[in-house]
Amino acid sequence: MTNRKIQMPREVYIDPGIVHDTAEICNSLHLGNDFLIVTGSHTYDIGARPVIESLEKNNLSYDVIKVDVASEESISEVEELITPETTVLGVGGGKVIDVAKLSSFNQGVYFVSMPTTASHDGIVSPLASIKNPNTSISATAHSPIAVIADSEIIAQSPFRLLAAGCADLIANFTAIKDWELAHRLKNEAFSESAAALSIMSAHLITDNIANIKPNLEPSARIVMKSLFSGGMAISIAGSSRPASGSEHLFSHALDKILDKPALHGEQCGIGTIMMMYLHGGDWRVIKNALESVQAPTTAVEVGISDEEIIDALVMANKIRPERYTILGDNGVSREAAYELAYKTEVI
Ligand SMILES: NC(=O)C1=CN([C@@H]2O[C@H](COP(=O)(O)OP(=O)(O)OC[C@H]3O[C@@H](n4cnc5c(N)ncnc54)[C@H](OP(=O)(O)O)[C@@H]3O)[C@@H](O)[C@H]2O)C=CC1
Ligand SMILES: O=C(CO)COP(=O)(O)O
Ligand SMILES: [Zn+2]
Repeated sequence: MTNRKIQMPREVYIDPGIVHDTAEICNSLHLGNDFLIVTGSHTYDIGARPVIESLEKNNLSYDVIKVDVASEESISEVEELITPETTVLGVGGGKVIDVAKLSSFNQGVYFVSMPTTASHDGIVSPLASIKNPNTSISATAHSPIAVIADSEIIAQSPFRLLAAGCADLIANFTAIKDWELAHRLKNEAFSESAAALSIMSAHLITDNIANIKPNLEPSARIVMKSLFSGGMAISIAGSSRPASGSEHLFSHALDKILDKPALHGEQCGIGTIMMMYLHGGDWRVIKNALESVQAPTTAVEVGISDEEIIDALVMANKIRPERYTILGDNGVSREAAYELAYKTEVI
């Protein structure tokens, strides 16, 4: 654990149409009159427009910036628009929320998380993952002062994104196994409550799989609530340990290898199948759960070659050497990586 302070959002809304109440919510939190909307090119119309309407109706002033990538350059561009009076509204997917979170943290101003989809568990957490040449793993920033999740917008988002969010939560099963292992072998600090919350969040998905369907508001609500509790587990731990183990190391390795990676949650889900096999657990249960939410379970489904899968498996233990996992200090050999991916039907 890197941080003993537990950060939580002050208010969390997961409701259909709640985006239209953005100004009222911000006023009730005394967030002032000056807003910066950070959004993306697809999410501008879907998410930012209703936010703008709400701010205009209430005579609140705003600026808008669109970001295409979660990079240090994007962070700098956003920071240039922030004054001490600004509240940053991050309206979009994971990269937009990360850029809004980190730029507001760097400038010491409030941040409101407004997801337009439910694709990963950074929506509520204090961590941000920004791509730079050396690392793409998360760093501590700050929790949103509020989360305003419009479950109707999320329900209408491409189902592939929701399935990726489910897969990012299913990854908690191996992340916790890795954390327990590091606790036993390396005496790493372990939080029972964070681990329990993380596993419960993954179970909220696997226990409700039959109810997670495209274009349904109650389905979006289940995924969003699970991401919320998964994010709380991260807040309690003060690090991504409860949600990121060997399966995430595999995904981070793919991010480095591939010009066009698949979605974060998709890569983590495929990694979870293989890491569960290494842990000696029932990898077929993971595979079946992913298939049930229509998340990919094979390399071919996400356009990744067999070689790239093996390269990522071999590279994974070097991504974050301080985070001990089932990959051990030395990782897997090329031959073992091939066997692992083959036996688990990933390649
Ligand atoms: N902070 C943390 O702890 C974590 C951070 N992450 C990070 O989050 C990112 C992954 O997030 P993810 O959401 O998967 O990817 P992106 O943010 O890249 O979003 C994927 C695509 O979905 C689009 N989109 C979002 N909402 C909608 C919608 N309602 N309708 C149509 N399209 C939509 C986005 O549009 P647009 O082009 O407008 O952005 C984008 O093109 C990575 O950068 C990853 O590192 C992942 C896990 C945890
Ligand atoms: O994706 C995450 C949790 O789901 C964050 O994990 P990392 O710390 O590995 O970036
Ligand atoms: Zn993740």
